[in-house]
Amino acid sequence: MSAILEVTDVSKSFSGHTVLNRVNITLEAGRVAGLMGPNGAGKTTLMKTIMKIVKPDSGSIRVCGSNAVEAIHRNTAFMPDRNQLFLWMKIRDAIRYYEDMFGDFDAKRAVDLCQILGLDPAASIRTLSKGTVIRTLVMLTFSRNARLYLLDEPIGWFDPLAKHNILKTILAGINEESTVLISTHQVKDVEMILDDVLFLNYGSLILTDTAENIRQEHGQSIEDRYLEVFQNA
Ligand SMILES: Nc1ncnc2c1ncn2[C@@H]1O[C@H](COP(=O)(O)OP(=O)(O)OP(=O)(O)O)[C@@H](O)[C@H]1O
Repeated sequence: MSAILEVTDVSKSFSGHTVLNRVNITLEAGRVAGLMGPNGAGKTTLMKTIMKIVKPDSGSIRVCGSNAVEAIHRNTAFMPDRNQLFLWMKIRDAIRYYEDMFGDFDAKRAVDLCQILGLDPAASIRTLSKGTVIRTLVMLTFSRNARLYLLDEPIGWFDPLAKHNILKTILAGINEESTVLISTHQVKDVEMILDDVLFLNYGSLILTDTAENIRQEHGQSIEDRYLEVFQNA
């Protein structure tokens, strides 16, 4: 069986400034991977490149074995780091919109996730706080039965209980046929749900490892490993 996500030798520059430098990632099914690195490391650019929103200068992206944009969008539920929902909608309109857009959308799961994440379907998107917008995006993303979930900083804005509920949603959403790639600065918060760890620095992957290996071989938490690797980078 092929990997869910294959990023092969992907490079991208903006105006001569290298933002992604020969990035290689392979994620198998059933994994939760954390993409971590300082501000400006290239995390969002990498996610947009996977979604083909940004065109790489070189290299290739495959999701479930295909590099076709239609197949990538069909198989991938992408949660961007900012609100891309229409402000005039209520949350329930956004649910209907996603249901129309994506054949894999599960409206029943959307209702359940609204409850878990404390969302009122009658609330107007325009009036939502930043944190509630992100919770809405998490709800919409995980209401899809996608093979790959790409989440760009899904827990940065939250209080501990909301973080807990979001992480619970992520874990409940994954099965042996799907994979999650989370970009985040909240290393400590996500460490318990990660199988794979990717450290990105100035566009280069400077560490790719399993969470288990970091704990067992290095005897470190992911946060301690992050501090050590980036202090010496
Ligand atoms: N469309 C663009 N045009 C020019 N430069 C860009 C563009 N998009 C991103 N960049 C630059 O690419 C670099 C990486 O940005 P990116 O948003 O991918 O980083 P990030 O790791 O997600 O950062 P953060 O953690 O702050 O969200 C930055 O220097 C940014 O200014």
